[in-house]
Amino acid sequence: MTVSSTPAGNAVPQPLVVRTVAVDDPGALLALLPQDAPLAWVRRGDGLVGWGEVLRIPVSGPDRFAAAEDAWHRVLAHAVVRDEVGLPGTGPVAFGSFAFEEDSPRGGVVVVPRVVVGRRGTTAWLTTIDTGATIGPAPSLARAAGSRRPVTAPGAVRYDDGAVPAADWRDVVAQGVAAIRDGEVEKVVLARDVVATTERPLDPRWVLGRLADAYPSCWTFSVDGLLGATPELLVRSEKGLVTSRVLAGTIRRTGDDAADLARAAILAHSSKDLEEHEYAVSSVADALAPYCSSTNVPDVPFVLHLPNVLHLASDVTGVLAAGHGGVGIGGAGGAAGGAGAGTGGAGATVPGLPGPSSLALAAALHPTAAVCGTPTEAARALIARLEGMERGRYAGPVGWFGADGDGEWGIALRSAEVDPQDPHRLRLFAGCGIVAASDPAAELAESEAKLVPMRHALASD
Ligand SMILES: C=C(O[C@@H]1C=C(C(=O)O)C=C[C@H]1O)C(=O)O
Repeated sequence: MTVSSTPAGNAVPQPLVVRTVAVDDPGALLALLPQDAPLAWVRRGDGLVGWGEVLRIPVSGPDRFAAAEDAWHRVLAHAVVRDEVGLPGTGPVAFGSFAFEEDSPRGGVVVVPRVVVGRRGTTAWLTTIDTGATIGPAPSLARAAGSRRPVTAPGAVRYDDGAVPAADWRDVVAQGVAAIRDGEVEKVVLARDVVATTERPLDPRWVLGRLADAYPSCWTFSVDGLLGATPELLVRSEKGLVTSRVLAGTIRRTGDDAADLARAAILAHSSKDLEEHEYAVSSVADALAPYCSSTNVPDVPFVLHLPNVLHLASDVTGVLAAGHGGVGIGGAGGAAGGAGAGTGGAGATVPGLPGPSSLALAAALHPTAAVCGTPTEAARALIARLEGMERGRYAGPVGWFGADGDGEWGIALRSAEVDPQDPHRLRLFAGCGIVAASDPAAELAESEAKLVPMRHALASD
């Protein structure tokens, strides 16, 4: 298998040849994946899975989103595409994952898979992506998938403290509360990690299958060793319509449905949680506004019920301002023109090209107050000072985009990063929004509740 790696900014070695055909129902998408480097973005059975790397684009630094986008544009400018289905997620597709922090050593990556299988309602498709060849006969799913080794359980799992032991993390939260009371920030999101060591080398498919089964309303993802099921959609951009699911304000579930309903009512009226939520919604609405001709921000949040927690949730929508017509930036035969042009990162649009891509919107939105705080820069500085942990790709954008720039990017929550050097070792992450009224012990309990999905996914029972 040829794996091309191109640092952003360099010329792309060979043109991609992309072919999408409709296929019969392929069954569960996640069941098609190989153990090695699976790519996934799946919710309620719909979405995309991919495998094989035809191209890997590593990026880093403050311009990591723009660099990824530019490189993707350059790839598309030379791509030869035959797409017989024409839906979001057909034709050329790239998966991506980006670090939370600008200066993180984990930077970011865009991976173009060799094979993508997608489903949207009753339509399913297969895309094959290759280099240097001409368009051949229609690909078949049986040939593209080949044979698969059975999924293996991780066996016994040991959990150890991460960068900051749980007991000390209460002090971190207390310092966050003190900083808020001192007027340094209004809200800050503080996170912690836990290290899991598995008896057998991790088979990511085990984790993905269990996450998707237990958390069907979340987006189950896998990109470059980052696995999870996030309930929070940073942005979906499709044919000019932009959607973001904002979460902030959380209460743990008890396991008793009647008690949980009462707790949902408490959450919906909790001034502490409503305040936390308001910061997150405003940060998303404010970041989307410059790109949209209209936005819709619900007056009151709804309560999202997950098996482990209840969240205050708001679906913010917007219509992209003129210029976005769903026109391909790559398209068949390399219609893009202007290699290296593009949205140039957050905010900038290029006349004559469609409006901002989903990744440019993700870049503009990141980091929202749901994972950073308010005001953003002060909260960022406070996180760097107090948290004592490298977030890596946790709480960064993870998702996919296509040739027209449309795509979906979640916030990488309820997630774990597999150690690239050791497939027995993972870092699990969880964080909590802290406001003036936060109680450190309650926040620690909340962070434990947010670790439940990954702990569940790693269990072998
Ligand atoms: C930071 C996390 O979750 C975020 C924080 C929330 C909160 O503090 O109420 C709720 C949902 C997410 O926006 C996490 O899961 O790690």
